Amino acid sequence: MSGLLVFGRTGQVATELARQAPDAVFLGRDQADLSDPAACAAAIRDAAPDAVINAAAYTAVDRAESEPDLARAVNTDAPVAMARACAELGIPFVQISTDYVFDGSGDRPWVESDATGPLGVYGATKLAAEQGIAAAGGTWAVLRTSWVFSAHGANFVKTMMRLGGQRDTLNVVADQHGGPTPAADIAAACLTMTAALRDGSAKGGVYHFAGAPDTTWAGFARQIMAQADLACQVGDIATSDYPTPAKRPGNSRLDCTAIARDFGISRPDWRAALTDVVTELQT
Ligand SMILES: NC(=O)C1=CN([C@@H]2O[C@H](COP(=O)(O)OP(=O)(O)OC[C@H]3O[C@@H](n4cnc5c(N)ncnc54)[C@H](OP(=O)(O)O)[C@@H]3O)[C@@H](O)[C@H]2O)C=CC1
Ligand SMILES: Cc1cn([C@H]2C[C@H](O)[C@@H](COP(=O)(O)OP(=O)(O)O[C@H]3O[C@@H](C)C(=O)[C@@H](O)[C@H]3O)O2)c(=O)[nH]c1=O
Ligand SMILES: [Mg+2]
Repeated sequence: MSGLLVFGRTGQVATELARQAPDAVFLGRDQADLSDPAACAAAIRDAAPDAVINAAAYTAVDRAESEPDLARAVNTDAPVAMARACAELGIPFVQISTDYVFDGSGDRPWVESDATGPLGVYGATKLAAEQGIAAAGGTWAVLRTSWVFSAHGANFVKTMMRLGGQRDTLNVVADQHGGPTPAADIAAACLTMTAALRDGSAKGGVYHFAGAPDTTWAGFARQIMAQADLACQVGDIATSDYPTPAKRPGNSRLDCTAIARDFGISRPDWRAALTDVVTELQT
């Protein structure tokens, strides 16, 4: 896709966007630091693109608890500044958000109109971005996704493969439920949504998108060990047995009906994508 500007270059989704949209312009931290929102808006005006995707974020969930100001600048103020600059230029803006905007209650998959209630700083800063983008007055879409994995960057698959190679057993939380999502499919979804906003065939809004089937972190870990051919036994533990600075939602299931209806995008099977990621990591 030409005329596309992407914030982020080295992250999981940015790397997959670069594979799928090699003609786009990618701004890394050295070209646009999201801790400087005004610089991000200026970068959009300078590049004069015909669409913008933000694939950069402060994603260290636990560290955000002790760095709330930086997390808010990067995750809220910068994307809102981007959305306002896009609104002024009359071009679409696509942002990626998270299951961590929800409080994790119940066991029903969340729909887009459900009440939010973030449990930590990361989720709160991502939610505030959604609200500021919607208020910016332009053409926009927010893709809420969950449990992103790929062969690049830091993610749960790489952590499990590293620990699984070092240990005979590993305890993993089995009471947090959600859908692992391949970064490659998120990149593809962002490009489809950007094109639809650009040609006017969709009007945008908030959309849920996650891999299927829903599982738990322990279930995900067992599938990783099996596919990577690691003998490490995964034991089920409760969230209370794995204390962390940030609280995480017990129910992260995302209902993905709306994105299928409005964009023809269906949930990818994360187990098949995991095969490709494990292969890429092992070769
Ligand atoms: N990872 C996950 O499990 C999930 C992610 N998301 C969302 O998806 C999107 C993409 O996430 P993902 O690809 O996993 O992210 P990664 O953590 O893989 O990458 C984050 C990217 O943001 C960049 N970045 C961080 N801080 C700054 C800064 N101050 N200035 C400029 N760039 C910065 C990083 O650059 P550098 O390499 O220089 O640090 C990196 O390129 C984000 O919006 C995230 O919130 C949603 C649900 C789950
Ligand atoms: C390493 C490890 C983690 N865990 C637990 C902690 C946590 O509940 C779960 C996953 O650990 P992580 O640190 O990968 O989780 P986390 O960084 O919170 O992952 C989240 O990142 C942000 C950016 C998102 O937007 C979310 O969708 C989600 O992907 O597994 C264990 O139970 N045992 C272990 O050995
Ligand atoms: Mg993490």
